[in-house]
Amino acid sequence: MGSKTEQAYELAKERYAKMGVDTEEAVKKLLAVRISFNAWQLDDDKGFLQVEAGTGGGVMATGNYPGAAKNAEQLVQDAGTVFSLIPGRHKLSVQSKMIASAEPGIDLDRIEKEHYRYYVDWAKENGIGLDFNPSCSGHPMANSGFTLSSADERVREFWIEHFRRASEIGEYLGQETGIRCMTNYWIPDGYKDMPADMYAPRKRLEESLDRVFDRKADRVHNMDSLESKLFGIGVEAYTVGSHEFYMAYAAKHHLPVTLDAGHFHISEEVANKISSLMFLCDEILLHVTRPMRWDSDHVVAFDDTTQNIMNEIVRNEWLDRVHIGTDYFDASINRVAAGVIGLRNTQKALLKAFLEPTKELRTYENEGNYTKRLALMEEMKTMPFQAVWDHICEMENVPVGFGWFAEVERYEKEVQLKRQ
Ligand SMILES: C[C@H](O)[C@H](O)[C@@H](O)C(=O)CO
Ligand SMILES: [Mn+2]
Repeated sequence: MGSKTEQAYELAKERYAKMGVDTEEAVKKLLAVRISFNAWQLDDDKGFLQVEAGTGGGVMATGNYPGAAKNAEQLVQDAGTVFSLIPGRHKLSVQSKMIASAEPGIDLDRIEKEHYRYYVDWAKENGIGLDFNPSCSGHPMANSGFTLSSADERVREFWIEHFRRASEIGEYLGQETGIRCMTNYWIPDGYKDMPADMYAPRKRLEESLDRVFDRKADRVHNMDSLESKLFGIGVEAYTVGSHEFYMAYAAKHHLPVTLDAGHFHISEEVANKISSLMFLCDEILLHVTRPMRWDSDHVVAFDDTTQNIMNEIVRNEWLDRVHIGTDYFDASINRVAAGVIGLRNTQKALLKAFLEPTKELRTYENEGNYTKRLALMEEMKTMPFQAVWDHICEMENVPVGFGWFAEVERYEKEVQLKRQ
């Protein structure tokens, strides 16, 4: 007789089989998905540049829990711990300001591939993929609230140079690791109060992006993606890079857009946007996060919003076109624990989506039998999904259930709390 986990799994497997669901298939499918973990959960979105910090950017990690990563070595040590506590193989999404060989005076318009080699070596050693994004927040050249769409040519040129280099670095990360990189572009630009001209900044943004993307891109190793936002801190009235702006730009240039679950009006569901965007984009990137009342970037929960997103991807078999990344940063709790909680929840939602009898649900829907559709959807919610999840954790040699938390406590005591 196997372990208790295995016994529970065998029972669950039988129950799911009766509903027409093959749990073995679901397990295989889950383990094939690489989720991209946003490394800025580990350093409070500060980065390691040795240049003066700025105030611009419209995003902020709040809280002062001890133990944040202060350099690239600490960052990968923390990321490695997060990955050791979740099943599967994943990706780490690194920002340009997390420059690994931080030298005084090297600013974002001077970054080189070599500055990120440390991450490449670590990723290769650990079978991890890397994603990338240029960083605008917290930089003095973003203090005016504008970057690529600034009216000041000097500011624009600085960011164009940075974004061009970021795209090249993305290609380098993808080429070196052998796992295609997604390079995500988000800019904070906008006005606190009602502008008199909404068009001019968008025109400048278009021109700047054209300059960023005018070189021949290597789309085998890197794919650039554009992230919109409704508003940010200090940018309440108008954001230059709105959803419509990037949808139009992405369609024209055959680029993916990034859907951040916190970047829309709170009543809008990202899950509901995916199928429409599929008519426009070959691929999209997701920033899975938990917006509490606004773009608060709370740790991903195992909630309906996340579940709906995963259901939508799985039901349509879009895992090769929809790339799943997280985007949250909470500095009020242990940062490694935050990584584990958010990633495990993302995976749990994905697994639950794989355990759905989608074909039956769609048959009932097409027959107009909405009663049976609702009845089955609700029934599936309390199926023994956790037994399948525990089975995966045991199979993958990662702690089953809450067992992972003791590991984080040990790590906090032995590593994080000893940091200066
Ligand atoms: C650091 C990222 O670029 C940032 O979180 C962005 O993705 C975002 O969502 C800003 O609100
Ligand atoms: Mn985001």
